[in-house]
Formats: sequence, structure tokens, C-alpha cells
Amino acid sequence: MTKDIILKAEDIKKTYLAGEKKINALRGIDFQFESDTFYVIIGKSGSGKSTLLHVLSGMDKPSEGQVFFREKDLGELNNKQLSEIKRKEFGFIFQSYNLLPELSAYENIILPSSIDKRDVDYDYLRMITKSLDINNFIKKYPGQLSGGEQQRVAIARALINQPDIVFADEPTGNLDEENGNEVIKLLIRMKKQLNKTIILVTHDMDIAKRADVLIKLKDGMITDVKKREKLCIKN
Ligand SMILES: Nc1ncnc2c1ncn2[C@@H]1O[C@H](COP(=O)(O)OP(=O)(O)OP(=O)(O)O)[C@@H](O)[C@H]1O
Repeated sequence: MTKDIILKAEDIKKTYLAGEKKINALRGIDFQFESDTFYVIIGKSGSGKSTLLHVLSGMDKPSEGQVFFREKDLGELNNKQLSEIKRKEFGFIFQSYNLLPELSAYENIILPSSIDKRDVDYDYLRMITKSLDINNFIKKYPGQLSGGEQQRVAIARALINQPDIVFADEPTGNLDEENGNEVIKLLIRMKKQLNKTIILVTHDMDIAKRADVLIKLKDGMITDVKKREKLCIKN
């Protein structure tokens, strides 16, 4: 079965200026991301992983090259159109969870819908909170939750608007091994259940082994791409 191309990077370059010095964080990235696939981007510190995730997700602009979400060139969109895509079609998960401490888990989860003044789809909400096993602490506040529980709430929040793509930047970076594994298991389960594309950045080789497609970055360039058949590991 052929899958849709959902996101496309064409000759992406990103240069930062640090004083007089030019840093070539991305040096020509070409890649097509398909729907319903778990991508892991791996590489050493400074190889450009976070920069690539930021550019792919419209959080930052490339210095050169184009990013297409479906047929739309993100660089051609105005701020309003871009924020709409980021709110409705993309979900974000960060290492630091980024939950609002004064809101309960439930209020944090539905926040993206409230911001958009959208009705919450309660059947969908029930399905994701059940799958992520959140219901027994849904009324608690982030300060009352463990790191793993907070990250599960953050995953539910990233999924509430039923995005096509979830971008995750080191989502297990603040978790111990057991909770980190649980979060990855849940992300993979949500991907299968909801047919999402996940693009995840990590240093962790154990997570990398679970990717459908593993992308290796070195010095701002893709040096290797491995598909699951070749990874030969089952989830
Ligand atoms: N805002 C910035 N200003 C200047 N240089 C930057 C900026 N952001 C990143 N860089 C530089 O760009 C290069 C790539 O950084 P990036 O954060 O994308 O790497 P990374 O692979 O995600 O690293 P890590 O695994 O440590 O998070 C590095 O040399 C970094 O120092």
C-alpha cells in the first residue's frame, strides 16, 4: 500500500550567526515524510536534530529551501495561516512537558480546543485519555503528577485537535528508563490507533530501534536512512 507524502523538505539549509561566526546547522536536507509512520531522527549533540524539527514544524524558518505540508509551502503562508496549521494539523511534545501549572490535567488537555473555540469531541477525548491511562489523575494539577504522568498529559494535549503530525523533541529526556519506555510505547500505540505521523528527535538508541524509519543526521546532513524491515526489530 502506498502512503501519502505528508511533509516534504527540499534542500533545507539553516545558518545561525554567532557574532562574526557562521554556524551551518543544516546543510541541505531533502526528505519526504509519509503519513502513518514513526520517524526517529538521531545524531550526536550539535548535529542539527532540534533545528531540523523546528524548521519542519514551522517553529523556525529555514535560511534556504522549502518545507511543504501536503501541497502547502510553509514559507509562502502568512503568520495567521501558519499558526492555524501549527494549531490544527501539528501536535508538539517537548522534553519539559510545558503544562500550565495552574490548570488541571483535564484543562491542559483541552486547552488547544479552547483556544480555537472548538467543541471538544468527547468520544475522542475519552478514547485518548483511556489509551494513555490518564483518567485516574485527570483532575490533578501538574505539580501533583510524576514526570511520566505529566508527559502522558502532554501527549493527550498534542493529540486533542487530531493533528496529522506529532513532533516530539527528546520527549523522554527527563524521564527514567521505565517511564521513558512507557511514553514511547504509548506514542507508538497512538500512532497505530490514530494513523498519525510522528517525527521524534532523540539521542537514545533504544528508541531509535523502534522507529519505522530511522534518519541519521551528522553535521547538518542526512547520512543514513533505515526502514523497519532493515531494522529487523518488532514493537
Ligand atoms: N539559536 C541558535 N543560535 C546560534 N547557534 C545555534 C542556535 N541553535 C542551534 N545552534 C547551533 O546549531 C547547531 C545544531 O544545533 P541543534 O540544537 O539543532 O543540534 P542537536 O542535534 O539538536 O543538539 P542536541 O542533541 O545537543 O540538542 C549547533 O552547533 C548549535 O550550537
